[in-house]
Amino acid sequence: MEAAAIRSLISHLPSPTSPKSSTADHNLLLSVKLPKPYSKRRCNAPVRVSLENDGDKSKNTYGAIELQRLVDEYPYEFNSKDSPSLPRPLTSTQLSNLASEGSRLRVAYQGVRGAYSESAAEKAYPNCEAVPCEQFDTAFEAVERWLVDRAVLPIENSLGGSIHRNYDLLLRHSLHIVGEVKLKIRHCLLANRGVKLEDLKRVLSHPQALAQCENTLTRMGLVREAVDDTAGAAKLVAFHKLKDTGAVASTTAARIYGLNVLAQDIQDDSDNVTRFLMLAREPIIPGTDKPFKTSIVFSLEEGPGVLFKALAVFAMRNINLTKIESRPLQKQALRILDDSTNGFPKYFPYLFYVDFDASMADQRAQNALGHLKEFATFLRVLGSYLVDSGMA
Ligand SMILES: O=C(O)C(=O)C[C@]1(C(=O)O)C=C[C@@H](O)C=C1
Repeated sequence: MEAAAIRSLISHLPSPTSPKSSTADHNLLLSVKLPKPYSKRRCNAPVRVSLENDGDKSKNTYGAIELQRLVDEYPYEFNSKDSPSLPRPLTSTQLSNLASEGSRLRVAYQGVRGAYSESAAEKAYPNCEAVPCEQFDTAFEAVERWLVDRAVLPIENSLGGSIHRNYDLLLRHSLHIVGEVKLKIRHCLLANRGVKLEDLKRVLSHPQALAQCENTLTRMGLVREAVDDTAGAAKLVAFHKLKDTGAVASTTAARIYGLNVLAQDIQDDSDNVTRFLMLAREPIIPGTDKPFKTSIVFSLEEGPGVLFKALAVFAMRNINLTKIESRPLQKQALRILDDSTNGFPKYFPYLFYVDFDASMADQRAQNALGHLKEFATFLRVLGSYLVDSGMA
């Protein structure tokens, strides 16, 4: 299927972002390992970068690095292989070649070194340069501003369910889903050397990780406290040499931060899998030769049986749905949906995120979406990508 044909189905396809066209420009904080020329000339990698130069040169030896200036000075390095003026969609073949040829793609993930998301990024793009970001939003922005090439972010877990924040961010940003990667999550209870299980009163971790170990932690009588990511929890426990506090994280985090593993496989079910999305500025051109999946988001007018009718467009074409998620439409998103918001009810309008087992190159998928578009108040294709049927 031609790219033009795919685009015609994507009614709200945002225009490609170029490095010079960035708009919002505050507080993008991320840790970036700068490419070689910068690390040699300017500072030791990894560094912490603030786009907002508050003028306080004393903050580090080099002052706050203005990333935008670097982008302007060295567009080639920041733009990777894609031409900024002529962005071309990546094909699925190109994507797998990039990985197998070992190109050093820069891939943003949320968390610090040792987070599960870092492992997911490395699984998705072997030999990539994994770039830690403080928040999910930062990872989205880093791709949009051409600071990195891709982002790999968690979207759902087999025990804890959906990661709602990332569903909301998918709509607010204009990135495309170009792949998925599933990772088996095996949590450990970590503590400083010499600390025993009976010494612990509380445990720190990412809220998803705490939820995945709910029963075990209750049995252990530990008070739970949420932090940004699992590895961040391990780092905190190690850095402050806490004696009464442990962390739920991976064995990798234990190794990096020098913690002991007090208990292994503490998740409530051994089948604990997190699905991550691979995000890029450009969509891939889907094929039909391999199993593809498509993710869409849409909204409907209120009325009896409207959702039933929407789901029927897939059922009548024998298309299998693999996921459905409904999220309340937030006011901020209304701006993104602009002129298509007339049909929205005043309170509790919902967005429906649906994944289905078909490529956008498949005639059945095109017909189903054509049909859905006839009565949906808003419809966007988030991406068509290869199904990850393997497990790490
Ligand atoms: O905190 C981490 O290590 C993460 O990578 C985040 C995260 C998540 O957001 O779900 C990823 C996988 C696990 O499900 C637990 C936490």
